[in-house]
Amino acid sequence: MTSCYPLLRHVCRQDAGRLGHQIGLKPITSVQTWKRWNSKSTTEKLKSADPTKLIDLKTIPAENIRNFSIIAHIDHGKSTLADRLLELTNTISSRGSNKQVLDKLKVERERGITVKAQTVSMFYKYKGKNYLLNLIDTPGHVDFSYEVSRSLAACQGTLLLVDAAQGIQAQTVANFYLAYGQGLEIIPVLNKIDLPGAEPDRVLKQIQSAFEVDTSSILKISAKTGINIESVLPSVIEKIPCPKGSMTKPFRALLFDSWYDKYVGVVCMLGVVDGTIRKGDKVVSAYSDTRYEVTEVGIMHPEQLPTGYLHSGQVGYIVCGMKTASEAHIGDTFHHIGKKVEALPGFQPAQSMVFAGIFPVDTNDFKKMDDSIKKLTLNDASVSVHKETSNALGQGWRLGFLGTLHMDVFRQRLENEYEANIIVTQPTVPYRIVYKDGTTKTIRNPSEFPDGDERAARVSRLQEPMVLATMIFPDEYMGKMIELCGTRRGEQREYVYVDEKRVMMKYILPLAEVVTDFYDELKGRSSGYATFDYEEAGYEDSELVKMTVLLNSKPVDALSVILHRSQVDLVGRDWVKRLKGVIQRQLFDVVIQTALGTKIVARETISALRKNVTAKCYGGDVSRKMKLLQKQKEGKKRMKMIGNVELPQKAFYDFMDNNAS
Ligand SMILES: Nc1nc2c(ncn2[C@@H]2O[C@H](COP(=O)(O)OP(=O)(O)OP(=O)(O)O)[C@@H](O)[C@H]2O)c(=O)[nH]1
Repeated sequence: MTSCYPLLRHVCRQDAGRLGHQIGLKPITSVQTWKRWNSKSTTEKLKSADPTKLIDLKTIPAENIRNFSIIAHIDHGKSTLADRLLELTNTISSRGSNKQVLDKLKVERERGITVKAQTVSMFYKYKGKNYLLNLIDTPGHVDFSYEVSRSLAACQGTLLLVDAAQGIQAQTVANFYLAYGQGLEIIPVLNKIDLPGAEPDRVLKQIQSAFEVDTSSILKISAKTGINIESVLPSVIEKIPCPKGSMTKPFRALLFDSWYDKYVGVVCMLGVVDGTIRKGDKVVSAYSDTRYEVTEVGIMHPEQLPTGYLHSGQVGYIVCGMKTASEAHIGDTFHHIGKKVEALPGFQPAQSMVFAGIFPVDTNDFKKMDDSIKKLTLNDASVSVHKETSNALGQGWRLGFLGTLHMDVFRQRLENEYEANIIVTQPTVPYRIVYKDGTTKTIRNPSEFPDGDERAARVSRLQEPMVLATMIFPDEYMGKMIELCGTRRGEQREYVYVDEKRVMMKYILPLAEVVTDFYDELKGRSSGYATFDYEEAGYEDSELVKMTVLLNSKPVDALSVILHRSQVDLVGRDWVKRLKGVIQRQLFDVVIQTALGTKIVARETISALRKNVTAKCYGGDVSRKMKLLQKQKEGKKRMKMIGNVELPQKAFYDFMDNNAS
C-alpha cells in the first residue's frame, strides 16, 4: 500500500464484495464450499449456475480490463500472492486458510509446484470504477516455460515477483526476458519481506542493476502474511495498459490454453482481441479451418462460470464440441464463420526435449496403460506418444517431454491417478543426423542411430541439441561451478556480478548433459544456493556414438544409449558394475559387456550358481521332487529371456531407478 491511498485496504475489500453482489455473483464463502464447488462436474456447475444471475460483462468496457500474470523464480510465492488477490477481491473467501488454490492438480499439491498455468477473473472497484482483472498464474520451473510464454501472450503486463531473502535467481532473469521480449509492462514486486533474512535494499539494487528498471516505487509485500497486499491491484491498474482491440471489428480471439473435461470435452481459453463472442455463435479455427458451434462461454471465477458473452479485451473460456486436446491448437486464431480476419501471430508448437521408453512392469497391463496414457495426454498435448517394442521389456511407448521434471510429473500422474506400475528407460534427447545429400533426420530413440555401414555410406555428420544455461550463485562457489560445467563439456559465454556477492554465469552446454543429473550436481556443489535455467541454443556437430549392453553376447535394446565419445569409458564401466549388482546369479556364467559396435568397452562376469531346489528333499519322494521342479519351471517363465540369460523385469526397474536417482 503506497502512502497516498491510506484507507484503500479497507475500502477495497468492501467494494470488491459489493461489486460481486451488484453483478449477480455469489462469492464462494469458504474453502470447503470452494472445494465442494471444485469437485462438481462442469455439467453440474453449468446446471447449477442461475442464468438470471449471469454477469453482464458489457458493463465493463475494455479500458477497465487488465490482463496480467505473475512471473517469478520457482517458490518465490506466485501462487500464494494469487491466493491473497483472490481473497482481496472476494473471489474466494478470506475465512479459512487458502493455500495455493490455483494449484489444482494432485501432483502440484504434493510437490508444491505449479505445473499448469491457471487463469482467474476477479472484480475490483478502484476510484469509483468497476474493473475486471484477469490474472494468469504461471509455473516457475524451466520445463514449463512454454506455459509461461503462451500465457504472457494473453497479457499486457506482469508482476515480476522476487523473494526479498533469496534475491534474483536464474528463472527471475529468464522470465524477465520472456516478458520483456513480448513488450509487456513489468512491475517488480519484492515478496517475503516478513522473513527475518529478508534484505529488501540489497535485492532492490540487484533488480536495478540486472534489469535497469525503475525501482523507486517498488512494491514490498508479504504474500503469506498479507503485508502491503492492498497496494498490488492499484499498481496493476495504474501501470498496466488496458488491452487494445476494437469492439466494432469482426470477432477475433487467440487460443492460449486448453484442457479436457470429461463431461463437456475440450475447454478452450481465449483472449478476445476484437469484437464479441456469444453462446450459439458459429466459429472457425484459422489453423485447421474446422467449424464449431459455441455451446458455452464464460470466465474463470475461480472455476468455470458461464456469462454467455465475452467482448474485446476479455479473457475467458468457450466450450465448442472439440473432442481431443490436439484439436485445440495453442496459438490458433478463432473467428466467426464467413468473417475472415488476419490471423494473430500465434506461437511455435512446444518441442519435446527429452524422450524415454515407458513399459508396464506386468506385460498384461498394456491395454489398461494404453488407455491411461491416452487419457493423460488428452490434457497435456505437449507429450508426444509413439508405440514401441523392446526385446527385453515387451510392448510399450516412446514418449516425448518438455524436460525431465515434466517426464517425472507425467510418470507420477500415471502412478497416482491410474495406479500404473511402470519402467521408464534412460531419457534421451533429440539428436540429428545430417546426410551427405544435405537432408537431415531427428532421432528420438537409440534404435534409430545409424550403424557402422550406414554411417560410412550416407552420414555426413551427427549433431546434438545445445542450450544456453544461466546460473546464479554466491561467488565462493565459482570454482566448483566452473569445474562442473567443464566436466559437462560446457563453454563459458559470460559472467557478471549481480551484486557484491553473487555471480551470474552463462554457459553453452549440451542438452544431454543437462537432462541427466546436472541440476542435482549444481545444487550439491553449491550447498543448494545455485539456481539454473536454460533456453534452446540450436544444434552443434558432435562426436556421438551408440553404446550397447550385451548379456552373454546378446544386445539388450532397452539399455542402448547415445553418448558423446568422451563419456563412453566412464559410463560403460559404471553400467556393467551396476548391472552386475541387480542381475541374479544363474546356473551358468553371465557375461555383462558394454560395447561400441564390435568393440568391447567394459566387462563383468557373474559366476554360475547351481540352485538345487530338491536339495532339502531327503529320501525318495519322487512326486514332491517333480512338484518342486515344475514350480521352478513356471517361475522361469515369468522371467525375460535375453539370449540364454533370464532377466527379471525387476532388474531393469532397479537399474533404471538407480539411473534416475
Ligand atoms: N515467509 C513467507 N513465505 C512465503 C511468502 N510467500 C510465499 N511463501 C512461501 O513460499 C513457498 C512457495 O510459495 P508458492 O506460492 O507455492 O510459490 P510459487 O512461486 O507459486 O512456486 P511454483 O509454482 O512452484 O513456482 C510456500 O511455502 C509459501 O508459503 C511470504 O510472503 N513470506
